[in-house]
Amino acid sequence: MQALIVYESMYGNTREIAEAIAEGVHEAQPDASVRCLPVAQADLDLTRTADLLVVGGPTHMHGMSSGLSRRMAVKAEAGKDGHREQAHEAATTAEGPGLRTWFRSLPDTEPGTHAAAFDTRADIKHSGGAADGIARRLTQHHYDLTTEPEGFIVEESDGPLRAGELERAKSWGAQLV
Ligand SMILES: Cc1cc2nc3c(=O)[nH]c(=O)nc-3n(C[C@H](O)[C@H](O)[C@H](O)COP(=O)(O)O)c2cc1C
Repeated sequence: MQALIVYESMYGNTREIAEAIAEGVHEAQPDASVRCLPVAQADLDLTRTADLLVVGGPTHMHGMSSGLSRRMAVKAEAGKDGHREQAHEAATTAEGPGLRTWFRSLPDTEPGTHAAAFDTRADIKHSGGAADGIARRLTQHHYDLTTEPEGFIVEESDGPLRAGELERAKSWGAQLV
């Protein structure tokens, strides 16, 4: 079994969730090959061999990130005291493709390939979520969603993740296989 987890992350929170999901998949299925990659490194050829594709990103403006929201995310972090790492990750992510671009070149899959979508989002009224848009795109490429899209909560826009979310992500990953 080959599992591929692809994520987009400006400040590192979605990356941490993706890594926890990968850990959960690995623990549930120790003989599986599990790869967890940022979208810029998620070569589309790797998707062809995956039996399970899990895709996640940050919620921006109620949905998936866009070129504009990614630039806003970089700007919001630049120059904040003590946030050098987040600012660096945001700038690096913004240089590469976002999930919207990546999905445009994703090949359709063979019927029966499993997939799941997740996002990170704030605990605010009308937060929206990127996971629904991700799930829709997976379905358009003929992936079979094994579970409902899931959101994981950040306390502030640039994190940290809410206590317990990494453990929840690990369990969510484990039930995908
Ligand atoms: C430009 C921008 C727009 C955002 N819009 C929303 C939003 O509509 N709803 C929400 O819940 N969170 C919103 N957020 C907060 C993000 O969801 C949060 O930054 C993200 O989950 C952090 O993940 P990351 O560290 O992987 O980038 C926004 C953040 C940015 C930078």
